[in-house]
Parts: sequence; C-alpha cells; structure tokens
Amino acid sequence: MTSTAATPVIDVEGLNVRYGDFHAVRDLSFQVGRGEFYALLGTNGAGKTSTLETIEGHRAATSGTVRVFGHDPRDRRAVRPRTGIMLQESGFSPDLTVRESVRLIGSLSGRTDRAERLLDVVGLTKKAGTRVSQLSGGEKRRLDFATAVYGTPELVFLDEPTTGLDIQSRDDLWDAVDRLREDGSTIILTTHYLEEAQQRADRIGLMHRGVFHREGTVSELTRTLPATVRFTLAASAPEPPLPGVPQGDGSLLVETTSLQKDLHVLLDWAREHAVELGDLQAGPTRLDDVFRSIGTE
Ligand SMILES: Nc1ncnc2c1ncn2[C@@H]1O[C@H](COP(=O)(O)OP(=O)(O)OP(=O)(O)O)[C@@H](O)[C@H]1O
Repeated sequence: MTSTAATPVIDVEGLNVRYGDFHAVRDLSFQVGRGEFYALLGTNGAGKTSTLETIEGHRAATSGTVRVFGHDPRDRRAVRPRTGIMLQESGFSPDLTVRESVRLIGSLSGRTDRAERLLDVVGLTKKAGTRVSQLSGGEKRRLDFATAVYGTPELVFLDEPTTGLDIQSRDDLWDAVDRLREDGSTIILTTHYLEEAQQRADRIGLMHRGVFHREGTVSELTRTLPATVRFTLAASAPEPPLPGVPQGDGSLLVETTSLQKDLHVLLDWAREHAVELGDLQAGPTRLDDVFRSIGTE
C-alpha cells in the first residue's frame, strides 16, 4: 500500500524542534496512512528521535502541528489506547516475572489480550515465570515487543526493534509484524538495519540534519542512483560494449541507471564474441547507496 488514506493516522505539518539555539527538526511535514508501514531513517543526529518523541506525545513541538488519529498526541486518553510503543530502552521492573510484566504493561494500555498468546508469539512461554532481571538482552527485547503489541494496537512504533536479536528471533518478530499488518495496524519503524526497511516499508522518510533528504517508496529513493555491474575479462577479450572502470582487484565496474537493458547488451555481446564474463555480479541500487550519497551531494 503506498497511498495515504483520507484521514491519516499520523499528520505532521511544519514541525520544528529546537533545543535552545540548536534547530534539530526543521519544518518537517509528512503523513502516514492507515495500514501503512513507514520507516523513519537517517544519519546520526538527523532528528529522528526528536520527531518520534513528538509524535509519541513525549515531547512538545517548538512549532508546527502534529496529529495522531486526528488528536494532539499529548491527549493520552484519546491516543494511548490505540498505540503501542517499543522503545529502545525498556522500563521493566526487574523483580516482576515475564508474565507479570506483560500483564501489567498491557493493562496500562487499556486494551485486552492474553499474556500467554503474546509469550507464545515472541517465544517466551518457557520464561513466563522468570524474573526480568534474569533475561538475556535479546529476551528483554522480545518482551518489549510483546508489551508493545498487547491487544493489537492500531498504531505501533518500533524503535530499533531487532537490535540484539539473533536471526531466528528477527524472523519471528517480522512474522509477528506481518500478522499485525494483516490486522490493519499502522507501523512506524526506525532502524539502522537498512535492508529491513528496504524489504518491508511501504514508504521511507530519510532524514539528514533535521529535514528529509528524500522521502518516498524504496524505488523512488533509489531510482536516481546507478546500479552496478561487475565482471572480469580475459586479457585477450575485445573491448566491451559498456564503459567499465577498472577496479583494484582486476574487475571492471559499470554503473547504470538501466540495469536490465545494459545487462542484455553485455550478455548479448559476450555470447556473440564467445567471451566469458568472470565473477559476474549485478546489483540494484540499495538504500545503503542512498545513505552514502548523502555525504557526496
Ligand atoms: N535534549 C537535547 N538537548 C540538546 N540537543 C539535543 C537534545 N536531544 C537531541 N539533541 C540534538 O538534536 C539532534 C537530533 O537528535 P535526535 O536524537 O533527534 O537524532 P537521531 O536522528 O535520533 O540520532 P541517532 O540516529 O544518532 O539516534 C542531535 O544533534 C542531538 O545532539
């Protein structure tokens, strides 16, 4: 889904956040529609946390308007029952058990759910009676997720949700997010694992120094940067049809904005001349490349 619904779940207009003289978020505007998966990404210090804290109702905007479900996010009674938040650092009481933590934090949300269901979702059933102080870092993260999605909130904030999780736990978490989406939840993700956002987000806001460097779907973000084709040629091979830049490892690197067309040209040429393209690799533009381009533009 790429379009925002008529009434956005999140509506940010001309948001500014200042810390004294420092202007951390500058005239930021964006909307997130019902059921969308939106990733807010950016360089260190870009203003993501300042923006999210304002949307979550934890921080007042210096100027501009922020609406969540059409309400001021600091109107906790209107917004909190519809929202689940997985922060980077949890505030669990170390003496409570896993089950007690889910029940306590879940009950504060005003929603209903079953702690056993959530513990099963995050693979903590066997740890239900364990005290939080005895959980590993990854287990605490899974508990964070369980409490954030208690009662299937309409809007879920996931702040670096997979940090510290092993591959199986990551896959399980993303499966659970898929199920939330099937139930219609809107997801806001921040992460430094760009491939997670690239694979899953409907739209991405890429922040740098308080503004959007780019905003749009993954293909809108990557479209303007070239993809790459890399290969080696025998010394006796004729001149290839695409200009390649020799690399230190002896390969040739071709940058292209029409990957499929240029690959055809190259493969047709290789067949025609019976040339072998050694170690052939073709890579689409990735979000990492867009990030790297921030420093060069
Ligand atoms: N309470 C504060 N007082 C003064 N400056 C602050 C405060 N909080 C954040 N800043 C500054 O505002 C800028 C944006 O910070 P913010 O935490 O929103 O960025 P971020 O995009 O979340 O960064 P990161 O990816 O490094 O976590 C940074 O330069 C930061 O130093």
